[in-house]
Amino acid sequence: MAEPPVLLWGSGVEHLLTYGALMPLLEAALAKFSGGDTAEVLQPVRSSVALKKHVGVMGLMPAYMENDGILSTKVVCFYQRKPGSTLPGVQSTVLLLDPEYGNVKAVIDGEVITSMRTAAVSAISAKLLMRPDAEVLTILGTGRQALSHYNVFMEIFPFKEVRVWSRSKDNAERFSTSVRGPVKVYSSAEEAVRGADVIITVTRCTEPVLFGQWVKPGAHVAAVGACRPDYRELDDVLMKESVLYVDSRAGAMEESGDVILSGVEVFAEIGEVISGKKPALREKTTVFKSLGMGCEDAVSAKLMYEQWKAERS
Ligand SMILES: NC(=O)C1=CN([C@@H]2O[C@H](COP(=O)(O)OP(=O)(O)OC[C@H]3O[C@@H](n4cnc5c(N)ncnc54)[C@H](O)[C@@H]3O)[C@@H](O)[C@H]2O)C=CC1
Ligand SMILES: O=C(O)C1=NCCCC1
Repeated sequence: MAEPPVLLWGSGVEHLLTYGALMPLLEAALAKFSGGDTAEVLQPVRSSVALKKHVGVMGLMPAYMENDGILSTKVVCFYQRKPGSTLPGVQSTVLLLDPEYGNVKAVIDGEVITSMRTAAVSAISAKLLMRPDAEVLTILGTGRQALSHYNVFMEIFPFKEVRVWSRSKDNAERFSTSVRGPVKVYSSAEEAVRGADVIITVTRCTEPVLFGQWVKPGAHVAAVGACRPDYRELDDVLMKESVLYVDSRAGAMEESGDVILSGVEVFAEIGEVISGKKPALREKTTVFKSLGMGCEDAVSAKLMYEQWKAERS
């Protein structure tokens, strides 16, 4: 019988991941995914089960990286809104398995992995696609992803100004006092966005919150919410005036309302830019539509598990 899996859960595991260690692994995983060699990454599009009664979705996200010896799957439930609940709107668990025998090595709280790997992938998109002289960062939304995005963007880029908008100004004020650096709180999304060089959308909205008319030509948008075929965060004007990058073409065509309903063609996967197969058109207005991928969870889970083992030896 295999050893029982370890349980890596809660705030005690946060220190096991750092952006410095995670980002190169994610860059490599994105390039491998887009390279199309299934021995590098074998990953179907997320399979989704609608939880209609609860206005939510359960997604299953397996990935096998044969050459790296990583096998994992994430179960993630995400909800449009849960009035009165103090639980997060996105809850997930990652199982890390031994590909040789199929036993589970670790059961990992997906909160830290999902927050950090999503933000890190957005930061990779910005590193490749924003203008080198970018000064102003705007974040629309002030939840968990907003915080992880703030943290990694502040860690690696020298923005001179950070702006934040939320539907509730109180939430935006709370966000601004919870982070270390200065943040300008806006009560209008339009005012927060006008003149910004990089815009991150991390909301649970189902209708557009970001409009092309507001966006400065040449800006970079990392669009993280609206991960259902009928949800929107961005309007058609923005989608049509931008060059569109995605994490996965197949995922975008199946899951992204912004891509499907605008009818815009994907220019490249971000992994194709990393490997040099497609150009980074920094001078254009660019949108990176993120949906999240199993291979991102896989490399994060392996890193977390190895850090945990190293601490014990
Ligand atoms: N692309 C990816 O890999 C991932 C995407 N997500 C998505 O990112 C989004 C944010 O996730 P979390 O930060 O964990 O959620 P959260 O619940 O912690 O924060 C959501 C934010 O959206 C705001 N919001 C909710 N409804 C809105 C509306 N109608 N208009 C404007 N703002 C609204 C809330 O006030 C809050 O600031 C969600 O849509 C989630 O499904 C989450 C994880 C990974
Ligand atoms: O973990 C991910 O990947 C998610 N993608 C879409 C929305 C919720 C979580």
